[in-house]
Amino acid sequence: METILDVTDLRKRYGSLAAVGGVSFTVGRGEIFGLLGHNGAGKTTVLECVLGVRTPDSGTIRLLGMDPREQRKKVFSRVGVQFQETRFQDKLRVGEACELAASLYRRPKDWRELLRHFSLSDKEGLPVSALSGGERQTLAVVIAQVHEPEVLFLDELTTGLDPAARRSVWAYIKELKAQGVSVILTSHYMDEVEYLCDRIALMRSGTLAALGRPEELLEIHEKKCLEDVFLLYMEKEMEAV
Ligand SMILES: Nc1ncnc2c1ncn2[C@@H]1O[C@H](COP(=O)(O)OP(=O)(O)OP(=O)(O)O)[C@@H](O)[C@H]1O
Repeated sequence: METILDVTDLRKRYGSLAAVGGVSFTVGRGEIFGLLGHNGAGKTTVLECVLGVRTPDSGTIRLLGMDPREQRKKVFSRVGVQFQETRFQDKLRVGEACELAASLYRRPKDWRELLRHFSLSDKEGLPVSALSGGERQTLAVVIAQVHEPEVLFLDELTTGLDPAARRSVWAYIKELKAQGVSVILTSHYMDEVEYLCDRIALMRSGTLAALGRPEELLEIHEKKCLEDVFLLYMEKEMEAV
């Protein structure tokens, strides 16, 4: 499998806090990779470094064969990003926000089709400020992939979504995978992770506590659900699989 992301010994401190203390992993093309961990474990910091929007103290990152800090424009033309609490200009209408995002790219997807897929068509004329939290979150997912990215970063993508909306996003992510898109996501919902992810990295206080396929981790620890594995690792010392 072609490697599309290679992170080696990534380190980042905020003052005296080692937010990321030597993290290494790879992601393959068409893989759904979950970056998990407790609140404050360092997941967002890793993603920000991977995307070149935060400068690591040390370590190497190759995303689609590029250094994301040196080739940010090229990287962003090929990856899609939905960050936690994506901010929109509130007065912008939903359709305008999509049009604006699409106008940045040469061959954007049909965003109206995407809005339909996520049941947002009837909101096209509304200002973004009128959307509910979950609808705004879904709009961020739409906008993240309007340019048909090869790699999609989704940070807590389904937080705030109702069960039907979550299922719809899950189905869409599986479709993207079938098309060869790689997805790197963070989530606190272990059912979601178990359903979606081919492999997961479990972060604990800035380091990787485990790396492997969900079923592999379940088997090794003789657990029935990933939430039990998660809780086990949050209590244990580092243990690579
Ligand atoms: N700009 C910053 N300045 C100082 N400390 C920061 C900064 N950004 C993050 N941190 C700290 O670094 C640690 C890791 O934060 P990060 O946001 O990467 O965690 P996370 O795993 O994404 O957490 P969550 O699941 O709660 O979103 C936390 O202790 C956080 O308080």
